Amino acid sequence: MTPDLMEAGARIREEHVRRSRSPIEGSGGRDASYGRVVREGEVDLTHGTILYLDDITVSFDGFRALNQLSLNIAAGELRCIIGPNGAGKTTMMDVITGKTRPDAGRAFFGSTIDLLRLRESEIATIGIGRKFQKPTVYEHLSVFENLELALRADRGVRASMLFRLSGEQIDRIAEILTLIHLRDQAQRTAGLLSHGQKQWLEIGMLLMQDPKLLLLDEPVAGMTDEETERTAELFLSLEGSHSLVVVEHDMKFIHDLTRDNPAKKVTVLHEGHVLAEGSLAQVQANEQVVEVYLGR
Ligand SMILES: Nc1ncnc2c1ncn2[C@@H]1O[C@H](COP(=O)(O)OP(=O)(O)OP(=O)(O)O)[C@@H](O)[C@H]1O
Repeated sequence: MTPDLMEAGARIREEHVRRSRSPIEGSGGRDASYGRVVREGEVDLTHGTILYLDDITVSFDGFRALNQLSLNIAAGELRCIIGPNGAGKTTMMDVITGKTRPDAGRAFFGSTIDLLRLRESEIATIGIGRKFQKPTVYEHLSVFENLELALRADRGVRASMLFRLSGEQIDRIAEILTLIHLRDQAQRTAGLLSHGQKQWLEIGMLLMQDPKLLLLDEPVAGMTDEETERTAELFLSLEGSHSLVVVEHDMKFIHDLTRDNPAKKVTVLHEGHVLAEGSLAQVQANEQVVEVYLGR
């Protein structure tokens, strides 16, 4: 990586941070396509909603893992989801990504894309990126190569072999390296990174695909306090230009993610449905939430 590239990455990041700090208009971020004319193949955000789950029920042998779950995520929103073990958080992500088919309900990406009509492999290509709890990076490749590979992921074998990075793509990798705090580690073998750095690298690989919606399952589990704080900064810098659904048990992290806007919504899941939704202060003061989750 040349110093020019590094500078370009730093410039792009400044622009990213500047844009993400600009006030959110209406229910969608300024960069979240709200109010724009929708082109073919683009997710339709004209109603300001990126994810709409309505009355979703999932049963496993008669047990309702999701029980008439309804959830709306606005374009550009960062939504934290908390709840006790077994509340249905992972099952909800599985429904959104097509891994699990609900028995009943509706699920839309934007206003027009019916997620229940798409296969899991199709959903992976329409702008929904999912990060599982355990990092899955290519340990023997460098950080840069991991990001490069993420660019090739949606190409066929032959196209992938002929693939050469364009200047624009190199700039994009530089931008992501800066965002995920790995600019100085670009040539390092991924296997040598700390657990937190591997998590960031995997998030960077997702970002290479430029997803509109990011689903993040316990992203700071196992991270140091400093890594956790940096992860909160990273997510806050993505808010507005991306929509994020963050499932987490770490309440300090939830606090960090909502500190910039005390009205930011937090959703509490319990027994497969929404037990409470509101600002962090509101859900923390909710007696039922304290009883089933926070007070334990
Ligand atoms: N494939 C399955 N077969 C049977 N039961 C399942 C299956 N998947 C999930 N469940 C059950 O559904 C309920 C919800 O599970 P889920 O993993 O979605 O909860 P969660 O909120 O993600 O929990 P955690 O915080 O522990 O990850 C649990 O009681 C779980 O045992």
